[in-house]
Amino acid sequence: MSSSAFKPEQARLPPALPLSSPPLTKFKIGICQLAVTPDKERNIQHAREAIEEAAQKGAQLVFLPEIWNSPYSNDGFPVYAEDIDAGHDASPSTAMLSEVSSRLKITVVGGSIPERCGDKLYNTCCVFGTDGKLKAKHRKIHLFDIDIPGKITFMESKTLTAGETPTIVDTDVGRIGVGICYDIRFQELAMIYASRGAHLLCYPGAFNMTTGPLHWELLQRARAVDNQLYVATCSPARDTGAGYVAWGHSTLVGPFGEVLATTEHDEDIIIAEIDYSILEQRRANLPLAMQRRGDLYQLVDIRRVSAH
Ligand SMILES: O=C([O-])CC(=O)C(=O)O
Repeated sequence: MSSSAFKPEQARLPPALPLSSPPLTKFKIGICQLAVTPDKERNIQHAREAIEEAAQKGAQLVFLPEIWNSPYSNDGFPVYAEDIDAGHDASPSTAMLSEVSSRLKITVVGGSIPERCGDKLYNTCCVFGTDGKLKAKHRKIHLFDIDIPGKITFMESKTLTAGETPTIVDTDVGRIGVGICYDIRFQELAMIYASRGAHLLCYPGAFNMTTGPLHWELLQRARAVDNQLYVATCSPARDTGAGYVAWGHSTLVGPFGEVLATTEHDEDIIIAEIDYSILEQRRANLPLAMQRRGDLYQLVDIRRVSAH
C-alpha cells in the first residue's frame, strides 16, 4: 500500500504572541445576569444600577448579558436597534455604558445590543475603557441559526447580518477576546484570541433550555482549558414567559477548566476574582503551546473544502 504524503496546509492561525504583562494581575469581575423586559428605558436604567452595584462591590471589570436592552427576538431586533456609530443621541444604551464607565473608572464589556448600521442589523458588543471611550465593537460572527425540531428553532439570519472580524482589545484589566453566544461554539476563534495573547475571553450569551443544560458550561470549560486562559459568560436571567427562554447560569472559568463562580437562572451579580499570575502557572504545569504539533495538523474545515 503506497502511503501518500500528508501535506498539511498552512495553519491559518497567526503566529503566537507571548503573553503580555497585563496592567493589573488581580482584580474583580462583576457579571450582571439581568432580567430583560420589553421596556427599553427600564432595561437601560436597570443595567446602569447593576453596573453601579458591581463597581461598588469592587469590580473593575463589569460584564453584561447578550441582548440586554431588548427582548431576544427577530421581531424585537429591528425595533430596539441603535445606530452606535451615530453618537450618543442615536444610542442611549451605549451612551449609558460610556457615562458609567468613565464616572466609575471601570472597564465595561457591554453585553450586546441590536445595532443598526445603514440597512443592516448586527448583534453587537461594545467595550468601554475607564475613560468612557469605546475601545472595541464586536459584531456576532456566527449567527444563531439552529433547528432542533420540537425543541428550538431560531434563525438570527432572518434579521441579522454576521460580523466579519474577530475582536481582541487591550484594556486596563488585560487583553480580552470577545465572542457573542453562538461564537463560543467555534473553537478556532478562541484559539486565535489565545494565539494573540488574550488573558480573558468574554462571551455574552443567551443559551436556551435545550442546549443550555448540555453545552453551556461544557463549551466554556473547553475554551478555557484548551487555551489556558479565563473565560467569562454573561446571560440574561430566565423569563419563562418570554418568547425565548434563556438558560442563565452566567459563569467564570479559570485556566485549568475550573468553574470559579457561577449562578442559577435568576437575576444576580457575581463578583469574582481573576488572577492572571495563574495563567503562567498553568502554562508551566502543562506546556501545551510548546508541545503543540502544528506541523501535523491543519485548521482547514474539510467539509467546506469538499463542498467547493
Ligand atoms: O443563542 C445563541 O446564539 C446560542 C445558543 O443558544 C446555542 O448555541 O445553543
